[in-house]
Parts: sequence; C-alpha cells; structure tokens
Amino acid sequence: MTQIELRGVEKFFGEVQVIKDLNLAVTDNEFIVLLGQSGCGKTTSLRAIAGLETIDHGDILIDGKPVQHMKASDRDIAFVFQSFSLYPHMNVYENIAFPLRATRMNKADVDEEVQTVARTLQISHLLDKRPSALSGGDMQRVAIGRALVRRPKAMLMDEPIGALDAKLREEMRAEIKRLHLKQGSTTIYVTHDQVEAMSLADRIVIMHEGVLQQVGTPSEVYSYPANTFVAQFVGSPVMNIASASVSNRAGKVQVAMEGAADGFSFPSELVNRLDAGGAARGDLTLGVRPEGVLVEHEKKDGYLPVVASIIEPLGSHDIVDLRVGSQVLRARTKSGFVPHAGEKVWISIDPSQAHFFDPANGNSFGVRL
Ligand SMILES: Nc1ncnc2c1ncn2[C@@H]1O[C@H](COP(=O)(O)OP(=O)(O)OP(=O)(O)O)[C@@H](O)[C@H]1O
Repeated sequence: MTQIELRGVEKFFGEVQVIKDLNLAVTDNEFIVLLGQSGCGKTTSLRAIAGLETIDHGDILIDGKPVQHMKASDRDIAFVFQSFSLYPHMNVYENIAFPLRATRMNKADVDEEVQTVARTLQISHLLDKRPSALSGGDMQRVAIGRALVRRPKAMLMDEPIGALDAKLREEMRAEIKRLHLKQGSTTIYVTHDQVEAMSLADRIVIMHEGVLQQVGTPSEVYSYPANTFVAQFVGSPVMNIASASVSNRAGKVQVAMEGAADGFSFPSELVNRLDAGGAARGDLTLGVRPEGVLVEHEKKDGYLPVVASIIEPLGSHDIVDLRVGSQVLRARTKSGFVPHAGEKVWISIDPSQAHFFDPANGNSFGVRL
C-alpha cells in the first residue's frame, strides 16, 4: 500500500516560481503520468517527491506521513532517469544486485531477487553482459530492474524511454504497462509525449507553467478538457480552437465562426445549456476535434460551402484544412475523400463533438450536447 499526496507544494529557483500550489493525491497502485511541455515543472515535481529537490512550501506525504524533511534515501522510492545511469564497470547482474548488496542481504536471497526481476523484464540472457554491450532498450530494462529489485514503495520515472527511437519507444511503452499490471506498484511517470501519457496512465496530470491544469483518466481529459490548453495538448492532430459567436434567431441556434457570413446549425438546447453553464450570450471559443468536422461533397441542410486548402494524406485517413471565414478548421476524412486542394466541399460540426470555452480565460463552460 503506497499513497502519495502533495498539498500546496511550491518551488522557486531564485525569483522564478516553477511549481505553483500543486495539490495531487496518488492512490495505491495507481499509474500517474505528469504531462506537459518542456519547462512546465514536471521533473522538479518528481524530484521533489523523491527528495532530490527541496520544496519551499507545502507538504509531501507518503502513506499519510510528511516526508518533505526526510532524506531521499529514507523515502524508499525508486527513480528511473532518462539517461540509463548504469555502472559501466559492472555487468547487468551486478548492476541489478547493487541496491540489495547495499542492504547487506545474503548472497542467496540477492540471487533469487535478481533472477526474479530479470525474468520479469526478460533480460535473464543479458545478466553477464556489460552495459556497453547493450542496446538502449535493454539498458533501460536493466535500469528499471535495478529500481524494482528492492521493492520500493513507489516508482518514479522521468522520461524513461525518451532517448529511444520511435519503434523501440512503442515496444517499451507496452512493456512498462505490462510490468505495471503485473507488479502493481504506485508509479509516477513524467513525459511530454501525450500518446505515451494516454497509453500508460490510469490518470494524467497536465501541467502548464508550474500550474496543474487538469487531472483525469485519459478519456476524461480527451473528452472533457478543462480548458483550451488541455484541449490542444491532448489528441493528435490537435483540437480546432476558433473564435465564434452563438445566436438564437427565431428558435434557430447558429454557431458562427469569426469572419464567416453564416453559422452552423445547432440544437436549440445549446443556448439553455450555455446559459446554465454561465456563458454570456454571444462570443465564445469553439473547440472541435478534426473528427467532429463533417465534410460532404453535396449541399446539405445546415452545411456551409468551403474550399479545401491543404490535404495531408496519412494512409488510414486524411487531414484536410478548410477555410471558414477568417479561420481554418482541420477535418479528418476518409483517404482521398477530398482529392485536391482547391476543391469546394460542404461542412458542418457534429454538435455532440463541440466544446465551448470562455474566451476571457480559456476555461471550459462544461457544456456538451
Ligand atoms: N536546478 C535548477 N536551477 C534553476 N532553474 C531550474 C533548475 N531546475 C529546473 N529549473 C527550471 O525550472 C523550470 C521547470 O523545470 P523542469 O525540469 O521541472 O521542467 P520539465 O517540465 O520537467 O521540463 P523538461 O521536460 O525540459 O525537463 C524550468 O524553467 C527550468 O529551467
């Protein structure tokens, strides 16, 4: 059982505040991913939990006990870095055994633990090799093995597969997930790669400029982004974000993008929901993922004529840029559906896939149809 909690954690480097009032409760066996752009404070947060960095304010609790004044070595937390940080003069067996030898465990028990971890990570055949003879993926397996072998209370991983090439990253991602399902240890994992975050996390913590933006399951942050930052950070290609206005004329609700003569038709309940969500009538920020932009060759009720400007063929589907008023919406279509740039098509927005944000602060009104 390991729970980790951060309460009002703040951290300054000189004058610069890099963590601002961070509150987070990680439950036992949970796989939490800290996600955000470079410099948003992910690594500093992780290092603070491990005790590798001090904090200026707040509490860090492990199993309910404040640990912010405790030495890193007393927190019983394992840390896996992006650089593999193995001892080059030791073979794989000795690297994995090292943390156990430091606890003066007897030789037979050390051997049993090392062999078990090696089997779990499928590196038994590498035990007598030196790190220099290993591939990047195997080096990281060994680093993870060395972290796991002493059965820490929690595993902290800082971009552990960031230095590997794309194919190997995908493989290692699956392995880390398998390992977590098998071992079930409380894990906090840092990455700037949203695909990695979505595929590994029980819950994702999205950070921006030292401020936590949203915590949720991958499907929660994808389907109900709390603000435009999260909306555009999670999902690929990114969600379209556009200035728009909502009008209600003669019982017909229209959502018009800035600069467009006409609007898209929306069910009339949208206005009631936006009112209930606290949105002022009129201008707002519309968000829609490319799969929520509907494209037809022929005129249909509620559709607007537009011209395709750029087509990106991606094999399984295309991404088509469509100019609407002064803005561009990106749509996901079947491959070849819009054959050429310059093609005139008709588009609408699937009301059930529309998001509405406050243009003043980017926060979601929490309204979905
Ligand atoms: N030891 C330090 N001294 C001064 N500033 C630091 C130190 N460590 C980090 N910073 C600054 O704190 C901010 C947050 O850094 P941090 O490494 O936590 O971000 P990150 O989101 O993990 O980014 P990255 O993915 O690039 O590591 C950055 O602006 C960074 O330059």
